[in-house]
Amino acid sequence: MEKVVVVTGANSGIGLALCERLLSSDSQVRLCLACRNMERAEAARAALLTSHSSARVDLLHLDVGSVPSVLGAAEEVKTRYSRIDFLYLNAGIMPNPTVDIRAFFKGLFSRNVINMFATAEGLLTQQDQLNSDGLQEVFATNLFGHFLLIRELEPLLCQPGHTSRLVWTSSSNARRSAFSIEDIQHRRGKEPYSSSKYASDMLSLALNTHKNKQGLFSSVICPGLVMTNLTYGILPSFFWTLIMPIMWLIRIFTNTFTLTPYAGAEALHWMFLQKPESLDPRAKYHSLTSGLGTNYTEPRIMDLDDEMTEVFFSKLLELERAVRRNLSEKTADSEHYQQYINRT
Ligand SMILES: NC(=O)C1=CN([C@@H]2O[C@H](COP(=O)(O)OP(=O)(O)OC[C@H]3O[C@@H](n4cnc5c(N)ncnc54)[C@H](OP(=O)(O)O)[C@@H]3O)[C@@H](O)[C@H]2O)C=CC1
Ligand SMILES: CC(C)=CCC[C@@H](C)[C@H]1CC[C@H]2C3=C(CC[C@]12C)[C@@]1(C)CCC(=O)[C@@H](C)[C@@H]1CC3
Repeated sequence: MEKVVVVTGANSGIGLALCERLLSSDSQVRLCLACRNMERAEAARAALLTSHSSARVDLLHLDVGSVPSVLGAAEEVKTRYSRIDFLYLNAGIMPNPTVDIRAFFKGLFSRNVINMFATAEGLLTQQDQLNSDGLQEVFATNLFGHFLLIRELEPLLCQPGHTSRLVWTSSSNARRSAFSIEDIQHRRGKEPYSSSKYASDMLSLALNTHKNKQGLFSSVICPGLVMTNLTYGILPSFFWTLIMPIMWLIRIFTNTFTLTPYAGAEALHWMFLQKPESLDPRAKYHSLTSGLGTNYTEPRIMDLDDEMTEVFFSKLLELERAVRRNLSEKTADSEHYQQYINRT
């Protein structure tokens, strides 16, 4: 039977590598590439069809960082498909990153060096901004847009007698100390990326608590450190070229340096092959690469607090109501405006 797989942020990096791997391993897959830039989406589709000429690859316009776009895309999905088997919540941004060079050299000569390379703890900050919906951009893109998409697609994701799966591309950079339940959008801090990824870990757990009975299962993965547009944006490109041999050397000593999008997509692809009942809702599944270059997936228990997770889930539902209210007021305003224009 055909398996409908929707992937957000599928036009490059880990998302595109996942699509390639899914088509190579299962001829029943019907892919839907959900992307904000249709030119890049077309190019990704063409690349996939070059190696899999008979594959079914659909495109969907989705800017996950924009509420109207998410609502429009969800409507489109509902007209196209009767159910969704897998929804990969993969699109993500890390805008204006800064590496703390002093902390890097300090960490390099400390006992924490392996953890520093695996998680970038204490190394990275970002500068966030408000988007057109009045939300913090990183939160809106990495988390809230995906949450709204799930909420809108519930009729396709929660069907009697059928199991649907959500897979979040989280990160080992997700840290509880970067997240504040009083400031879920991370308006005041300097680590919006870490905060948004920790938020996705919590949301996944909450979705399992609330939706497993309806046949919806959620998991989180970390792809490891992968060289993609996102990571190339962290340092100037000449610097990356310079340190590339060192990165491959580090890969021998730490299994979290997956480096290629193919290896980074390991856990995402592995998820596709697992029965949801066999997965631990409190675990993050890591793509890892051994010193000899073998890719594998390993679960690690996340640092989650049940009470905070539930409060966070209620806050998201509250924010969803506020966002919808705001949107319908705006629509009503523009209708009044249109009526006024028509009268004059
Ligand atoms: N690379 C790494 O080391 C790690 C990456 N991750 C996560 O992996 C995921 C994929 O990133 P990666 O492949 O590395 O980087 P890329 O930049 O290659 O991929 C990110 C994808 O997300 C898309 N995207 C960004 N913003 C939006 C938006 N508003 N609406 C729709 N699509 C959007 C991008 O589209 P466009 O081309 O239009 O920008 C792109 O297709 C992210 O969630 C990232 O946080 C996690 C841990 C490590
Ligand atoms: C000078 C050398 C040899 C390396 C550069 C150091 C950092 C730029 C690099 C070290 C750890 C990396 C890292 C990430 C980005 C680049 C580093 C900070 C991530 C934060 C990228 C995105 C993620 O989600 C994480 C899983 C990565 C963790 C490690």
